[in-house]
Amino acid sequence: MSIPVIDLSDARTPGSAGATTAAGQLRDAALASGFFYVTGHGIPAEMVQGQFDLARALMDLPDQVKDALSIRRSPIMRGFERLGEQTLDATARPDLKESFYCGMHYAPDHPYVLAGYQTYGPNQWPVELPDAPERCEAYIHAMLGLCRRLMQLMALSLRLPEDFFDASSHSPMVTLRMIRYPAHPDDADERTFGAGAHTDWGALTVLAQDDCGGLEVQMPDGRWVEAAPLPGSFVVNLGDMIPRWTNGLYRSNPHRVRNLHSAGRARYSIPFFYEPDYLARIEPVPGTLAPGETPLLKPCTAGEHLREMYLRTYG
Ligand SMILES: O=C(O)CCC(=O)C(=O)O
Ligand SMILES: [Fe+2]
Repeated sequence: MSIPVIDLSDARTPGSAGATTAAGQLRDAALASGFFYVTGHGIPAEMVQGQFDLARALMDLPDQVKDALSIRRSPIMRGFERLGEQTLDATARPDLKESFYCGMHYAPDHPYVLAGYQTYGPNQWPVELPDAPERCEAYIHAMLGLCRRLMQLMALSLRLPEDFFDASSHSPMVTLRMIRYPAHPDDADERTFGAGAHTDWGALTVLAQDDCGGLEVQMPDGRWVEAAPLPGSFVVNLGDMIPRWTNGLYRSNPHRVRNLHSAGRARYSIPFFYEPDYLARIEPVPGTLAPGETPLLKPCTAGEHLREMYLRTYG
């Protein structure tokens, strides 16, 4: 079993000719590993390249800038995460990666910002890179458009109206992360990872990766398969919110990173995490729960779900 490629060229807008086919492919992927590549997504290559250039520039900033803008100084975890600061797999060593987190701009008087909800609020930008906010905001909007479309295809794949999830996406929780993984160290052991095995927490993750490789996905039979770089594609995976939303029908599979094949180069990747509105109810959608059946996972709001997950790996 490998990770399928879904070409969105003919499925990009509601009602488009290729939507049914793409939705069927999405269903197959979601029932298997919860991972697939997308091509024909319409996001310009230059935009993605620009985002990698920015990721490099961010990671090349001096330590004192990174520390001054640490995620520890942000109540909503925006800014720099240093090497070893996160341990995605509690049985492994701390992750050999560093990253920068930012999110979509919400006005200070947005009700969710005023309420102090997790992920809604100010970013921490380094003054050294003045075009970073604008560049990230543009990239986030492009990714958000893609995720909204993927949620429509997911709705079709569940035999629901195409717009079923639209209402849960007015003020979504979105996080953009730019990651650098140093080369896998010579003294690494079996507990050494760039990112330890984990499942993602939200609804969808859309990942741009460079040409280093190193992302591995666990298949339902337990085997680890590499999600090798495919030029022009994004790797999409379902997060833990989707099993909750489909009563365990669709999967969010473990994955991990080891920067093993890059001949000593640092690996860069840019995951975009899409989650619906903080207050969206995450409970089995129609057709995934038999009458009288109890949901496998307790229904909750998207905000409650995400909060639980953050506490798990950052303490
Ligand atoms: O860098 C990658 O390829 C994957 C990153 C990842 O899994 C994550 O940030 O959740
Ligand atoms: Fe992940």
